Amino acid sequence: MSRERRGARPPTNRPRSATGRERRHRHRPGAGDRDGAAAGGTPGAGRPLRPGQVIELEPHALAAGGDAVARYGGMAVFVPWAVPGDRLRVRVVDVKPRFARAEPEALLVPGPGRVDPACPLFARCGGCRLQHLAYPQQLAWKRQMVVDALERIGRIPDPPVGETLGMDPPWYYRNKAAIPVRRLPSGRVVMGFFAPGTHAVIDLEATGCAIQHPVINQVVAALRRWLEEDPDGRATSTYDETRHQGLLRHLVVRVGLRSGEALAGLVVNGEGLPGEERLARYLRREVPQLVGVVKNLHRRPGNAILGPETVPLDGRPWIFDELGGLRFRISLESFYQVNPVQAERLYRLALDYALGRPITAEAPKGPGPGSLADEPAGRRALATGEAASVTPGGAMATRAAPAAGGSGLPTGDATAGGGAGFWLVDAYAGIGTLALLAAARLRDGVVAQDRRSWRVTAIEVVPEATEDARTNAALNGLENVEFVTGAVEEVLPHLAAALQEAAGTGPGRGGPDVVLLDPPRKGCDPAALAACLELAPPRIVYVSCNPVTLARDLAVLCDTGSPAAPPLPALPRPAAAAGAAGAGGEAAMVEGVPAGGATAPGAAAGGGTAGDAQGGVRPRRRPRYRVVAVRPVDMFPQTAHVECVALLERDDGGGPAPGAGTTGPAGTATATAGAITAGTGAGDR
Ligand SMILES: C[S@@+](CC[C@H](N)C(=O)[O-])C[C@H]1O[C@@H](n2cnc3c(N)ncnc32)[C@H](O)[C@@H]1O
Repeated sequence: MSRERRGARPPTNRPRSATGRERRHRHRPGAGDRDGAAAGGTPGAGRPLRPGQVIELEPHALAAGGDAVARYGGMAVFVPWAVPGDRLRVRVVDVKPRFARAEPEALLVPGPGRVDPACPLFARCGGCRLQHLAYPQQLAWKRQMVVDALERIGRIPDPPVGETLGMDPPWYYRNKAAIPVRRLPSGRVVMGFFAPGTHAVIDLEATGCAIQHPVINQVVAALRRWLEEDPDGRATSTYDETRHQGLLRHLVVRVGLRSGEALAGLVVNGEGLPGEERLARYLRREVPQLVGVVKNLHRRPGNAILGPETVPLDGRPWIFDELGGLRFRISLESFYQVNPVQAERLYRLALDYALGRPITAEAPKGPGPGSLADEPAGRRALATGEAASVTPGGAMATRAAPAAGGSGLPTGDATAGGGAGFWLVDAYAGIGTLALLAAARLRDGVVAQDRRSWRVTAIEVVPEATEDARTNAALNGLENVEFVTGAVEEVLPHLAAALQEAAGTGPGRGGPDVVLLDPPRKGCDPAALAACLELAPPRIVYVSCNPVTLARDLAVLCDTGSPAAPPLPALPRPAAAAGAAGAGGEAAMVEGVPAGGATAPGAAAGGGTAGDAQGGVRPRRRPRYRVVAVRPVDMFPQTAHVECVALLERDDGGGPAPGAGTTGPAGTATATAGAITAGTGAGDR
């Protein structure tokens, strides 16, 4: 790079040769309106910054979000589009009591990790934040971001964080895009991503996007042609979010990496678009990978991309894709990891943590005695969608013969399964990817021979996703998986309460062996964490796309005393859980979610001490977990985001829950764990 760029543009790689004034300035820091970092000492020491001031900085690190950070006069100054080791001239744009923001004006000396961004739209488009940083440095920084969050927010000293698992090549990976569509007064159509910090759409132009699948770029180009050239297209208004007017809001495209199938969704602020069926056929002709085009009706203002109703226009309203050897049906509304190459590795890692490595030579094939396969009533119930609860042994109780508590939830009655069955709970399950991959491993004999049967319970709040998940279970011939539609913070506390009740009457507590948590960016609700502690599985595997909320939630589970950890609500009383289900009617039971779950006494209590006063039951002493391994996975190369998998084990090694007074699933998963140490794992990491 040779040009100096100004404002929000990233400084170019090649240093601009210093002018006479700059050279003088380097030897006279603080001269005039400028101050320098080059003359040694603390630049700007003792003098406050002010907006408009031009200074020289040398960032030493990247902050969360991808801005570089430098010190100036004891203050942190954040600079976008810079990398550590750069020397830059910047203009201060905002000064707060403890930090300031500055825009780069000129790159004087490039830092060691600086590279030319691949995309000409970089820094104008807000999609990528790190294209100017070499990929190995991106990976190192992402690991550091996780370490920092766990130490500072989670108060976990010296966290066992492995190297970031990178992607090769780290481009064209996104299998989904939601692209705003806007028409300029000239009639030209602009489709792209929002500029950083604004809702101004930066047109993808002819270049397309360097991180999204090429088929998405083709659909964008085809829709643009229609909107600019076809009479119905030209008559189609586009959405103006300030006035909440105009029809076409977004184009959403989803692509199956392995299958090659694509689905396009036209998000409409109204009932439909002019010539919409012709448009759908046109798009499919232009982009043969499209197996379907749908419209999504979204008439409300706001930032949510999708509205509540999706209507097929042409072809089918879902794609199929393959992941980890299984086949998945994916609708427009359902969550599916945006980087399937890395998702496969993420899931393998999560399941290595959860289940240990395959030991197929020793394990029985398929579910053992007492399992679902031996239980025609159970199988029937699953096949018909009839309410059923499955014991940890794999046996099922149908609605006609409800399990203890009658909640329609899994009971935890370990005696009914005819042996110690292995039970994995997948919370925040989406279309069932992790649950089904776990089920396939369990079916193929991952669990040691002393665990004669297995079961998986998947919990997900979006009904369309659960519907996809059920279809996916059938597609892959995986039967012992039950799907519960509901919020984890409602379902898990009731499951814990039902187990408490069962523990009071039966000889075994029979809780899950592993709980998988894979929440959205905001992390887990405190009620979900409280329920996890009550369920006290020997292992918790936490998959997270946000190190900040991961650290906060691990602080709760590991009881680190972090001020970031929220107080935990009390759990519902067992009888209340059962009562809520009983009063809730059949429909709720079919889904396995007690009606009014969250409003059951105690479930929504706010404070850590509120439990008993509100009628909830608090465990006498909650188990504590320790973080055994954390592995960052680069699901989002070129951006400032990182995914993580964390393995937590109970401090007491997985025996009965402390204070529960019952017999726990002793020794469970640890029998098969193999060596799992920080920073290492199975497979290709
Ligand atoms: C990060 S995704 C993970 C999905 C799945 N594990 C996967 O990898 O494909 C989080 C999922 O949690 C669901 N979700 C969000 N909030 C939830 C809640 N409170 N209870 C249950 N599911 C929730 C979302 O719909 C989404 O499917």
